Amino acid sequence: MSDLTVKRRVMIPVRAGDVMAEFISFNGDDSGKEHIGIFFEGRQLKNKGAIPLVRLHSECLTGDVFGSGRCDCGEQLDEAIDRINEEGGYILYLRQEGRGIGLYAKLEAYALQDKGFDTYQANEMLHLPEDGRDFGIAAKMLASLGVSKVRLLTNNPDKAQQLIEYGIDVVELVPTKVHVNQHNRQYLKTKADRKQHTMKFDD
Ligand SMILES: Nc1nc2c(ncn2[C@@H]2O[C@H](COP(=O)(O)OP(=O)(O)OP(=O)(O)O)[C@@H](O)[C@H]2O)c(=O)[nH]1
Ligand SMILES: [Zn+2]
Repeated sequence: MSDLTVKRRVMIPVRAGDVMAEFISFNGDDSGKEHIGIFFEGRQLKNKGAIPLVRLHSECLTGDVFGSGRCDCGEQLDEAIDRINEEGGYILYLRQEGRGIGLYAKLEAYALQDKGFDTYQANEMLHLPEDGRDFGIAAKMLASLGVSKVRLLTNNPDKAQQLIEYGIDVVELVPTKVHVNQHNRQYLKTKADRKQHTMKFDD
């Protein structure tokens, strides 16, 4: 995959006009996925040399759009908008639905989870990777935006490790909150147990 360049920057008032966000498209990604960068100016980034707060957000139609309780994606996206709008930085909205397996396959995985398999086992039973995400595209998006140092908003160590391997300086890991409910508790615990996500639960 060759390097990316910024194609277009467009201001969009989001949250019913309360938040100004700059949506950024790119040239040069031959996957056709249409990943999007979203820049929030933030009050603090206006101060000299602040390092942007960055969230790599993998698309989740059920969570982001419909507020699904099976995961925490919608709440994490809201949290990211709140914090990055305050501090300044970027959400990279990556079209990696279902950790890269796609929406239909995620629904198949949910059906298996309803029979008792965990989120990673379900993917394996579908002969799909437990987590097929490559964050190289995020590093390229950052490079095209002139961002070489980030404060990364995540509990997922793999995101930071991959960004570092792709040449981005991750100067700080900023944890996201744990948005737990009765439906997603097992999903979140599985991430902590199987993938070393840094999360603290009440119990
Ligand atoms: N295959 C599969 N994907 C899921 C499931 N639940 C959520 N997802 C997907 O997981 C992705 C969400 O991951 P992220 O929000 O990037 O979070 P993360 O990798 O857990 O790491 P954080 O940065 O700590 O939030 C989205 O693409 C969801 O569609 C599931 O049960 N199976
Ligand atoms: Zn989700």
